[in-house]
Amino acid sequence: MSVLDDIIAGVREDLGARRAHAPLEQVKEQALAAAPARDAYQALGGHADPAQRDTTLRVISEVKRKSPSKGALADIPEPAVLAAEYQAGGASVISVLTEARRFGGSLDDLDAVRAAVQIPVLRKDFTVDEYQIYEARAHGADLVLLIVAALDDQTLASFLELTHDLGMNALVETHTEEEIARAIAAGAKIIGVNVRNLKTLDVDPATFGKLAPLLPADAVIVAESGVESTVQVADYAAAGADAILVGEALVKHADPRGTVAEFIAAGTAAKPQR
Ligand SMILES: O=P(O)(O)OC[C@@H](O)[C@@H](O)c1c[nH]c2ccccc12
Repeated sequence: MSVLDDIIAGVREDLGARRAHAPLEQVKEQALAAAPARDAYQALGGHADPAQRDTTLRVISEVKRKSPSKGALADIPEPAVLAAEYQAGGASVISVLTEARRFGGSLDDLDAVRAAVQIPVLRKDFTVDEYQIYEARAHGADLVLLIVAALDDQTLASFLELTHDLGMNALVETHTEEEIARAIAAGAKIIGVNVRNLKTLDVDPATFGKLAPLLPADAVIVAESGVESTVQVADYAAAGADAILVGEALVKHADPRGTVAEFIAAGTAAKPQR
């Protein structure tokens, strides 16, 4: 069993427990009653006319306590405080891991962050059931994560449609040329390239530069994982990233606010000018 399969098995088990507590119909009602979702595509600089885009590098800052590859990263007793720091540093979106077993996250973290910031919030989980998409909306998320490697074409397209019907956006995560083609065919507008190999969990930032040219001009392109310094941020920006998704480097830094601001400045300076 791959790491991804293993994580998803745990996610399904935890989901079963929540569903027994709150049936889908109830969560649907809560999702429809929630305050409208914020437009993350726009917040990340997306524009239907690519010529209208600016050249600011956006940062998606992640609340991440631990990971399968690195183990414990940071305690984060108050996710709301960290998220407010990210926002003050200029982050465009906050990503909140809600997977419990491997990443130490929860829907409580999502609630706390949602209440603390005005910018869009991404519910970062392994989405394998429509229940999780309604649940994300019910908890005020504006974006969900859809990992192409975990979904067949039909499921990916239907989850994307449901996400859009609920007024949200999806960050559609890819790792390979083939997954990028599938993301585009499904209608993804925010496409992430995760440079972490799902089988070995190794990070290879060079993957981004190889895959970025395959992405459409009207999509928002997100480089995910492996940002340790402004040098890497500049590399991703120069290679075509519109945004970067950063976890570890921010949660471990004593000054997350200043680090977000530094990453934005370094990335924006390196982005190709029009
Ligand atoms: O901590 P890093 O190396 O900055 O990585 C952040 C992010 O890319 C990573 O957390 C991530 C990318 N895709 C995921 C899917 C599930 C869980 C986590 C992830």
